[in-house]
Amino acid sequence: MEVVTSSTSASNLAPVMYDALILAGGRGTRLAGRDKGWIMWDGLPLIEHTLARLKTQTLAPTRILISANRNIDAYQQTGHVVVTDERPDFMGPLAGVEAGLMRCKKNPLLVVPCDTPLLPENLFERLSQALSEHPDSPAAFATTSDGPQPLCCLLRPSIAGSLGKYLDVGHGSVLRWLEQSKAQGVEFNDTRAFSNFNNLEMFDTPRNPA
Ligand SMILES: Nc1nc2c(ncn2[C@@H]2O[C@H](COP(=O)(O)OP(=O)(O)OP(=O)(O)O)[C@@H](O)[C@H]2O)c(=O)[nH]1
Repeated sequence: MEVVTSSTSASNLAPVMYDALILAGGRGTRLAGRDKGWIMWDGLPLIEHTLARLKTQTLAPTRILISANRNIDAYQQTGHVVVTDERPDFMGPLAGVEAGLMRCKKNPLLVVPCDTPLLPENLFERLSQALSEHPDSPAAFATTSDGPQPLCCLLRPSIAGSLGKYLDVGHGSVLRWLEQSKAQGVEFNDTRAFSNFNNLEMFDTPRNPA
């Protein structure tokens, strides 16, 4: 079942159609091979935190897709479309992005990982603004003082062809692909909003540290 959420939640912002893709298809090697989306933090599995951050964007997505390669039934129970990788053997996040882009040929696609449960609520708004200011650019991605956050990016559907070619020759670096595509970096000043829950210690951190 596809769930369509409101295309805007802020009355002073014009409605914008876009889709969102949550990447939850990794091996989770640093977490003993567990499916990261279902690890609990602050009372909810990570996938539910990420869904909530998307639904409370200043402009909410029209449709949310989940990229997963395990526990497909459980992800479908969230009420969102689940997309599996077309390429075998966990080729990396870009394989999930490729599969998502195949399902999103019309609207821009906001990509986020499932392990950043504190994402900023103006993520889409800021990335979208950058794309409006750079009509020739096919993508925009977040950066912070900690460095680039290439898995938090907004892609125009036209970028799909270049991604297929990039993966066909065995490349995997998300940042290199975005840079060679002339994507725009957009600076966010809240580094904690991009905290990456990819090791066990992170799951011990409180939502509101003292
Ligand atoms: N669809 C898909 N998503 C992936 C794949 N590999 C990683 N991801 C996702 O990309 C994001 C960043 O992944 P990483 O932390 O680099 O990899 P991981 O598999 O989650 O964890 P590690 O194995 O510990 O590196 C996460 O949201 C992953 O779920 C893949 O092969 N396919």
